[in-house]
Amino acid sequence: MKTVLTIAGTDPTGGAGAQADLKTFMAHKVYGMSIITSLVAQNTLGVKDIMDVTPYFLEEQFQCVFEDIYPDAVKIGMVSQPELIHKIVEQLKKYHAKNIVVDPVMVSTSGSRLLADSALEALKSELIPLSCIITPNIPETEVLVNHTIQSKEDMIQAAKEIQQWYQGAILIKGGHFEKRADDLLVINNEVYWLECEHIDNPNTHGTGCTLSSAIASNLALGYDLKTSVEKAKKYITGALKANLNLGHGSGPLNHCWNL
Ligand SMILES: Nc1ncnc2c1ncn2[C@@H]1O[C@H](COP(=O)(O)OP(=O)(O)O)[C@@H](O)[C@H]1O
Ligand SMILES: Cc1ncc(COP(=O)(O)OP(=O)(O)O)c(N)n1
Repeated sequence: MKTVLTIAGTDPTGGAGAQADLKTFMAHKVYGMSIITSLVAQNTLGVKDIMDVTPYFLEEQFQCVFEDIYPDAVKIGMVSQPELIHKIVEQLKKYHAKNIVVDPVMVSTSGSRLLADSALEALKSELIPLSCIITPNIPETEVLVNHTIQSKEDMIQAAKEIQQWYQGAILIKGGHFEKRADDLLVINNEVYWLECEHIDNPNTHGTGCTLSSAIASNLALGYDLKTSVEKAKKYITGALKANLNLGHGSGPLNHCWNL
């Protein structure tokens, strides 16, 4: 069985973070593992509180995973502090981790900051360069390029700007636009649009976590990068269309719609 690791924060209601990632791994029939960066008290209504682990405890978790069950792919989500990013980078290099997908989580849909301002530089200059693909949403892309994005042309321009300091693939997710959910994929200067109508479902908690985990699962299964992203887009679209309705806010996805 192929193995995939998530390095992420938690969601006790299971919609986002490591819990959503593990469900996604299961739905792809890969063996899922998790290194926890932060305990996050959150639900479908928002984030109440965050408790980060220490760099030392992160290292212990890395040792447990990498010296026992080596992952075929790694997805990285919420890492809020620069010290934790430094430690993750050190450990990924130490263990020669491969197929690294970075979802540069910055703010939850409910509006809570999940990345400290002081961590942005480490994210850009240390963690992102280790990845084969990054998956920012529109607000995250705006932070990465330092200007607003209002159209598909702006998305292409932003990808070009990011390519000046990052040579891996870029998936800019279009889920924050109102009418369409078209994602822009750039691999080796080739531009692809993954098009989708805007699905009328208010329950979108954890879409970004789920999409990046699906990409990592597909990479572990041996698909090339483009195919991995295309398959992941189909998976997230199905999970949204399955119309689960749980919780009192923006609810979680139906991760097992395909089983
Ligand atoms: N209402 C929607 N209809 C169809 N696809 C959506 C919708 N909302 C999000 N998506 C898709 O879900 C994925 C995650 O996108 P997005 O919500 O922008 O990321 P994040 O959760 O990181 O903010 C993307 O593929 C996006 O196009
Ligand atoms: C622990 C944790 N990680 C990431 C997020 C953000 O999830 P995402 O899939 O980007 O989108 P929303 O859940 O904010 O809709 C999170 N909330 N918690």
